[in-house]
Amino acid sequence: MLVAKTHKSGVVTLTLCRAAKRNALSGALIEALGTRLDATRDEDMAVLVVRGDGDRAFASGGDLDELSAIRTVEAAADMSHRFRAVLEKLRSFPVPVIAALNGDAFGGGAELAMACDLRIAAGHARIGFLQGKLAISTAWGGGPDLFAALGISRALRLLGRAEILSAPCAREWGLLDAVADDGQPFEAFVDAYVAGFSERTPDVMRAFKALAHAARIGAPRDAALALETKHFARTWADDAHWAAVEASLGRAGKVQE
Ligand SMILES: CC[C@H](C(=O)O)C(=O)SCCNC(=O)CCNC(=O)[C@H](O)C(C)(C)COP(=O)(O)OP(=O)(O)OC[C@H]1O[C@@H](n2cnc3c(N)ncnc32)[C@H](O)[C@@H]1OP(=O)(O)O
Repeated sequence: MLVAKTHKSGVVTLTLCRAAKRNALSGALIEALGTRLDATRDEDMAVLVVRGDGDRAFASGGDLDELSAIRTVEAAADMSHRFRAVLEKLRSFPVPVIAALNGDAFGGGAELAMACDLRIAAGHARIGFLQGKLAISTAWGGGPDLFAALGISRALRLLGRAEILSAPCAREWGLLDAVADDGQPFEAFVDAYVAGFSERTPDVMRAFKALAHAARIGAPRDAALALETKHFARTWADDAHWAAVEASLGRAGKVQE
């Protein structure tokens, strides 16, 4: 249901495996994601990648069959809290999380993508907050994420019109950071994009993610500055910094010769 792969490059990939159901987010799948995030958060990695299995959908949202059993306000609120708690684990995961949209991200699947820090996509992927079509609003934190990402007007347009954006359009709007070229194998596209991050040390990526999370939650500036100094001082004193300086000076030495 959920497959985790640790790559030598310091990248961990989690794959949602319910392709036959377009990776619909059942309670069991969401729970498996939460358990895996808890188990993985202290591992040495530069970035975490989340993707869907197959080439049709990243995640087609909550599992409509399963969710149809939820009928009361209280039960709906409970589900909202339980599922959102797992997406909060992505939002607060200690290193940057990249959503690799292998296909459509609809409804809760779009909310899952927004809970990640960056989003990249296959050229055929689409993203749509379809909740309004089902006469419901967003449930798992994706609404506030969308308003923060796009601003009031565009977010309200996507939600109110239940508009589906193509990958190129989503990139133009700033919802996606990169889109695979026509004919480019998706795995090669993801590997090339992630490689730029995996050259950094896990500590440096934890520092950058701490600042990103502080920004996402609107932390007061003095708290963010204190966080920055705490992480900077730790990375500055780390051996990795001095090894990099020596390598750089060594290169500079060659340049001076
Ligand atoms: C709290 C609610 C939650 C939220 O708002 O946070 C939500 O996400 S509500 C759900 C919002 N999502 C949708 O409305 C998308 C529904 N699915 C589709 O539009 C299509 O399935 C699509 C475009 C993702 C893929 O279309 P395609 O033609 O490639 O496949 P099929 O439609 O034939 O689907 C194949 C198979 O998967 C089952 N399926 C797909 N999505 C879901 C889903 N969200 N929940 C449960 N099952 C889903 C579909 O029923 C088919 O099953 P089969 O047994 O083969 O008939």
